[in-house]
Amino acid sequence: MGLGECLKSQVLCHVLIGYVFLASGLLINLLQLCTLPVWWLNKSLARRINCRLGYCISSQSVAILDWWSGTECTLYTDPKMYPLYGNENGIVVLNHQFEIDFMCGWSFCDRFGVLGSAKVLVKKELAYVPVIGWMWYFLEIVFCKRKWEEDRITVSQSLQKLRDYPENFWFLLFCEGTRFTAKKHQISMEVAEKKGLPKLKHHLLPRTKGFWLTIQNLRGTVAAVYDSTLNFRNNESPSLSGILSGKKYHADLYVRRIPLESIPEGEAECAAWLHKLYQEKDGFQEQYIQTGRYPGPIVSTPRRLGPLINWLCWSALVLFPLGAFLVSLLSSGSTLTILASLAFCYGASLLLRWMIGQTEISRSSGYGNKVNSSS
Ligand SMILES: CC/C=C\C/C=C\C/C=C\C/C=C\C/C=C\C/C=C\CCC(=O)SCCNC(=O)CCNC(=O)[C@H](O)C(C)(C)COP(=O)(O)OP(=O)(O)OC[C@H]1O[C@@H](n2cnc3c(N)ncnc32)[C@H](O)[C@@H]1OP(=O)(O)O
Ligand SMILES: CCCCCCCCCCCCCCCC(=O)OC[C@@H](O)COP(=O)(O)O
Repeated sequence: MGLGECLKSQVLCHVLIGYVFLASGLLINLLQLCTLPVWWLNKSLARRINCRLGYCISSQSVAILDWWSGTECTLYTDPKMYPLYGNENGIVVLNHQFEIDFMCGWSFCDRFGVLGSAKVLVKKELAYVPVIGWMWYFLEIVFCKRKWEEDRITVSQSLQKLRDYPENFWFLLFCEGTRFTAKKHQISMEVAEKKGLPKLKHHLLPRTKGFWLTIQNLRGTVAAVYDSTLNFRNNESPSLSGILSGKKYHADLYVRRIPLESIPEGEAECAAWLHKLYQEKDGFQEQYIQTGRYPGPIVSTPRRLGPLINWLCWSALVLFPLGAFLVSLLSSGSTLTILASLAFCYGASLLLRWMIGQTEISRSSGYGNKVNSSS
């Protein structure tokens, strides 16, 4: 093990990374709160400022992925489509099988200059996660309860608000609605059988209503659907803990650009279209497992320096006061202050542990563990 690898596996490094993320993230959340008056004066300016502030948070996780762990993200796509990526609004449809898929998604957003404005249809539970969940309020992320009766109104309203968004954005949709587990797969395939749909081997049966609603509300605003299929080399199961320990993974992403005009408007037709798309995605995934490649050429999208510089700047900003505080704490010698500080650190580490737990599939929700119906 080299010096770098040894350093990356040290708990102290993870504690410091966690501290930088929490301290800078909460500070940025506070700055986002301060932009509230700007919303009333100049909505477009407020949105642009929040894109930059959001970038300061999400690019930290990109820095950890791209620079700390050195994970490589390879893009398979049609080179003719490449110039469009980042220069138009897109709906990204991604498989939901890996604990760090959102980090890889963010990394690609950064490479195409849309990280600050990236959007997602996200479960409401994540809105309460400090730093990231709070940041999402100001970025106008669309929350859902995964209860169609409520979501059909609220999701629709949130999507409508994106129609005059001042920056190009990608709207990420995990149509499977939850992360892949053997049990959820088995149940969703029972649903597929009842609906007379072909079985999928590598995906859960997609939930079609959210996709239809998104297409309906963003038609005229979004140019295309980016059908994206992600996998990792060597059958790896990447985790955030692995990334923090400096483990390097190899992500491969296959992206097809599908013009929005080619997607049917009616609900039933749109649902059938999405089911067919997932059957194709299943084929791509099978091909990847058999051959280690997706169809189509590889297009070079190098990691960018922006996330690293941002991370180093925020680290310097919050680590210096920490150092100064520790020196004054130790020189003061007050047992009570030292104990209070230790208790505070313990609380912060529990919070961080809980946040990391949100990414773990072993702690995933019960959604999809039984058949539910919507009217
Ligand atoms: C060039 C590079 C390109 C790309 C780069 C890649 C990506 C970068 C892009 C952006 C990055 C941005 C941000 C990333 C950051 C962080 C994101 C992190 C994660 C958050 C993600 C989540 O939270 S996922 C969970 C939330 N999202 C969803 O659920 C979306 C999908 N769901 C839906 O659309 C649903 O329809 C719904 C939520 C709108 C409503 O759900 P509900 O359950 O109430 O209703 P449904 O209608 O879906 O359910 C009933 C129907 O489903 C059938 N059914 C019942 N049981 C099952 C079952 N077990 N499995 C499958 N289907 C089932 C039932 O029969 C009903 O059928 P109908 O025929 O009546 O529809
Ligand atoms: C910079 C490193 C510092 C470390 C701290 C990072 C903390 C990350 C905070 C949590 C971010 C939450 C994103 C989780 C994304 C996710 O994958 O959610 C799962 C949902 O789709 C589906 O949920 P489920 O039904 O439970 O499968």
